Amino acid sequence: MNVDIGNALAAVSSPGVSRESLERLDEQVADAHERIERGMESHEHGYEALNLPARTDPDEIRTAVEPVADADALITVGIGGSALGAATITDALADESDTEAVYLDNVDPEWVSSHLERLPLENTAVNVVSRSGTTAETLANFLVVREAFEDAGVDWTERTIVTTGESGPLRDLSDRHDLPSLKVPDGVPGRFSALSAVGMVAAEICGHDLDALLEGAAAERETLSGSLFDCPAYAYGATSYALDQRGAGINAMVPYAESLETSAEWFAQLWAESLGKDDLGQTPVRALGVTDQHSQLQLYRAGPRDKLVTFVSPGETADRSIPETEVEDLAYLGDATLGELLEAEFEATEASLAAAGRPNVRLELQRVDEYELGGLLYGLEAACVLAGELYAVNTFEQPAVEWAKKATRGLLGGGEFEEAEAVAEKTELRIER
Ligand SMILES: O=P(O)(O)OC[C@H]1O[C@](O)(CO)[C@@H](O)[C@@H]1O
Repeated sequence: MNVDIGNALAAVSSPGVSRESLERLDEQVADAHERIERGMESHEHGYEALNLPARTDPDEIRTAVEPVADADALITVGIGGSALGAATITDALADESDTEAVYLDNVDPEWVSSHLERLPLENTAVNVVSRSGTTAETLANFLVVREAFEDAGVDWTERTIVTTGESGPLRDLSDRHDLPSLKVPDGVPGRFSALSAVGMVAAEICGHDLDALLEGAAAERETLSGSLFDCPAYAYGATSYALDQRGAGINAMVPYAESLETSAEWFAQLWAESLGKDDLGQTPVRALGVTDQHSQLQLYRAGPRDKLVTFVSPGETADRSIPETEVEDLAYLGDATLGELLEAEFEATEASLAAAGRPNVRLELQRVDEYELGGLLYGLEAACVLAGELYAVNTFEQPAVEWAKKATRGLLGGGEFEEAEAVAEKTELRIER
């Protein structure tokens, strides 16, 4: 990915970061890069994620997927990093695939039932993904999916592949039923695992090019250097961090392509769960261009000076002309294509924010294909790792999510959690119509 940080510099934005400040920050980037390189060389937890382009074996994935590779539909049962990386890839490339990819990453009963009632289960593969193998939503949804297959008279063991850790309930279940399975790589947190079996089993079942995904990621890996001025990923991570230090505590991720909408969801987990610690962190907002020019741009341009807007340009895309019109005021559209209109709106919105002193950064893909997606996923992961070094937080853990998990078990009777009951009772103030 290429990065244009020009509209984030103090000359055009407030809060903005000056070129001189970035040059001073570059010394910290050099130190951080050394720590990152050492972490990668020693396969340290978390840093190991940046080794995936060289570590992930696409042939191992292709072999494991073989029994279910011919599916007309794919249900991936997982949540967070066990679903969003895969969904980023298959949603972006959906037009290239004959397989419908569905992600059950919520336990909304009507939504889960609607998918199970309409999918052709006899020709549907099930991809169960959980690093821990204990995530309540994933196990609950898997049990519901398995029952639906049994009710439909379909042998679920012939349609299911599992990706999980070395041990745990899901590994036991996979072994008990002799299911095709892959291992979540050690040392790679879920939100950093898109370029492993976690993200690539779905891509393989949907017929996408795993080698190109990894080649694009490997090319991005080669850009990691000791200076943000030589490394797009570090430029983005350092600029985001520096802007947060100057008041831009919100980062709106705005891809200008429907095919990249899910990538903003994936980015939101990556950024929030990695950097949101010790009362620090930058709040990611999932948005979409051009659509959110008509819903959030007012706030971005005239609201509090607390945001960075990250635009993602999809690069070359197929196009479609806008027909001539008899409506005089709209005649200018008749000479354009939809792609030209989108590009003009993109540039106009960037300029609108810069003109109002609102920092924005452009991430640029050449096009939306496997190679470029691999580079985007890797580049944003590297940007996040660098930002974590600059924030001096533990980028790779997420202890704050455990309280609610324990409370859920307590409230369901799966274990005592008095604190949750106490909080639930105390914090009730119902205003009824
Ligand atoms: O892959 P698992 O272990 O099911 O975890 C799913 C997700 O839940 C989290 O652990 C947070 O609860 C994320 O970090 C992770 O991506």
